[in-house]
Amino acid sequence: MAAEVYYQAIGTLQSHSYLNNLNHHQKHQNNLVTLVSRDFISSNGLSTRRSNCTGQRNCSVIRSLASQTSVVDPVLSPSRSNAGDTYKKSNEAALILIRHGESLWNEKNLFTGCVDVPLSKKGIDEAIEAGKRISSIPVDVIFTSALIRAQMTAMLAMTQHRRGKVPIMMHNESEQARSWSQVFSEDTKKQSIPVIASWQLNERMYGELQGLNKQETADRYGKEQVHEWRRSYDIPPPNGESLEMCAERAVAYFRDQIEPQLLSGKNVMISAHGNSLRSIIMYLDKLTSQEVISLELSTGIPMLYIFKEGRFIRRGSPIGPSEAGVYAYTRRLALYKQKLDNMFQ
Ligand SMILES: O=C(O)[C@H](O)COP(=O)(O)O
Repeated sequence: MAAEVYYQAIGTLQSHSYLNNLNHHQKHQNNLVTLVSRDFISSNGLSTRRSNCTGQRNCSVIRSLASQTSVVDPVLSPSRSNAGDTYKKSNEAALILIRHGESLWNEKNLFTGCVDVPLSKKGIDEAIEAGKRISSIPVDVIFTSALIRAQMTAMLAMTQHRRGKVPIMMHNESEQARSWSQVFSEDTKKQSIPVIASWQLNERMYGELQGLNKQETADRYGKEQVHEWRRSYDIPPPNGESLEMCAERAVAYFRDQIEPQLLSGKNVMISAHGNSLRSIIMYLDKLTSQEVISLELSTGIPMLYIFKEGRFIRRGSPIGPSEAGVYAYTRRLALYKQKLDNMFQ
């Protein structure tokens, strides 16, 4: 089996085993620099089909809410000194992906899938740590799955964000939910970040494995069979979803609902699951069905992509919670962080 490629904090990104596993293209993408020149961005990354929002209510609501929350943001308003590089003029956007922190069933080594279990104490700590790592990266809109472990991770991570905006779960499931959850202050809206929960980002449904212990299952069905169910692209667990089936909903949602936000310059965070994110990363990194077998995501480790001119460039994950850590910054992200530094000096 091909050596496993792990997406983890930059601290391990540079570990010998990790870089050995990346092909030349991915290594190049993972060059960790404090500032990345525009030509670096334009000469890397992957072309992806531009997708138009399907015009669904959710999409228009997302677009209007996301635009409201970042219409006038003191951190982001163009500054006289570097008008040429102001945040608002760039058509670059940050995309943060976070697999939820450890759940209580991860802790018990049980297959979870779409069973809605909360984070463990360790998972709560992981979510907070993830928040520290992304605390200086702009977030204008958050997407989570409909499952509590992903939503807890997003909310806990945002408690660490230096901008101090308040993430608000959007309720669009009915006319009443929408009208009863309205915010009537424009200022308050500008200090909020819409959080959209969608079942399409849920973990793959693990069928008859849900609730079973992973080790006992391997003992019963054989290690190879369980690995095939867990990591292959098109082989589903008994009465469950294959990764391919999960991708059909998760990647479709990403292209229809999330890419339009990135195209409009909104910075997005997605808090989801090991497999729904594997399917999205497969799309972003253009992995083959063979390469995706060895793709593993750690719980609670944020990954950063830069979206620019319709292309996604993986920037690894910010290392460590401290400002001294090396961030895979672009010029625009460095400017945003500088403005936060100035705001809170
Ligand atoms: O659903 C689960 O059990 C976990 O979230 C992911 O499980 P996996 O690592 O077996 O895909």
